Amino acid sequence: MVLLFDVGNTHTTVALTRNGKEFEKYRLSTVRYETEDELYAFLKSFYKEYIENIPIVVSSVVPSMNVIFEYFAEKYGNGQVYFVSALGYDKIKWNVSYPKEIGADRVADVIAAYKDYGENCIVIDYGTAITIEVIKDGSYEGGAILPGFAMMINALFKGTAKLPLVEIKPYNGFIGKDTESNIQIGTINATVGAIKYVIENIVKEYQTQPVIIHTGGQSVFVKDIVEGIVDKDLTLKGMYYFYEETKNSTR
Ligand SMILES: Nc1ncnc2c1ncn2[C@@H]1O[C@H](COP(=O)(O)OP(=O)(O)O)[C@@H](O)[C@H]1O
Ligand SMILES: CC(C)(COP(=O)(O)O)[C@@H](O)C(=O)NCCC(=O)O
Ligand SMILES: [K+]
Repeated sequence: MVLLFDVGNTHTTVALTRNGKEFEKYRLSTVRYETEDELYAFLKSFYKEYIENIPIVVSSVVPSMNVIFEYFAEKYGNGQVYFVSALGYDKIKWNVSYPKEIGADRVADVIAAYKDYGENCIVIDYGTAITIEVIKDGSYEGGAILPGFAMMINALFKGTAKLPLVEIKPYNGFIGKDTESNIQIGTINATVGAIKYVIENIVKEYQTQPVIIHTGGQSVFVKDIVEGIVDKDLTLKGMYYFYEETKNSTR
């Protein structure tokens, strides 16, 4: 058994797994816990089964949270904590300027895409930010970062006097007749258009048609309007693959 913690800027997804395929998942707001004891209390309210004295794997893009998991591993785990990073995984070529700076969630997405979908994939992860990963001939070639849907809606709300916060929902059309639909077109529909534009130009670099995979909490809003596979557990699977690879090599 292993406990996975996917720490994003909005949510922390915690998952208990024994095989890296089935996950007992719960979603916590990342700002809701500040200590290992608070985190443990949350987990004990969710999980009925024994979660103590097992290794933990952390994919964190919020560095200030990382120390919590060190303490958690010491006090409640078996002392082993694996932090996902590109430098810790040498089965993939990280063909970018600074592999160290790639977000851990992106590293996990790339590992899982490569292992589960092959050498030519494009991954889109819809979260606080939207990330695009390019895997070509088994090498990670880099990608792109866009503002997430909620961030776009929030930016219009915070940056103006009159625009409201609207529901994250693509509008069924491209000419809005009221403020809400105008905002939805300009944030959700337009962002999907931007992603399609970027992917269209990335695909030109490939000799073979890449597999397109969508993941992340907000992939739920686009699954009916983009082609490709939706794999909500991609990041968690990548974290488990990272753990499997690392536990055999270092410790
Ligand atoms: N069960 C859920 N409860 C609340 N929000 C959810 C749920 N499932 C998906 N979401 C969406 O997921 C978003 C967070 O996506 P996520 O990929 O976890 O972000 P990040 O990794 O950047 O923290 C939320 O803002 C919400 O729109
Ligand atoms: C782009 C991200 C903020 C996405 O994080 P999330 O939306 O999951 O909170 C994260 O992957 C990150 O902090 N990356 C570091 C910079 C980089 O990947 O180049
Ligand atoms: K993410």
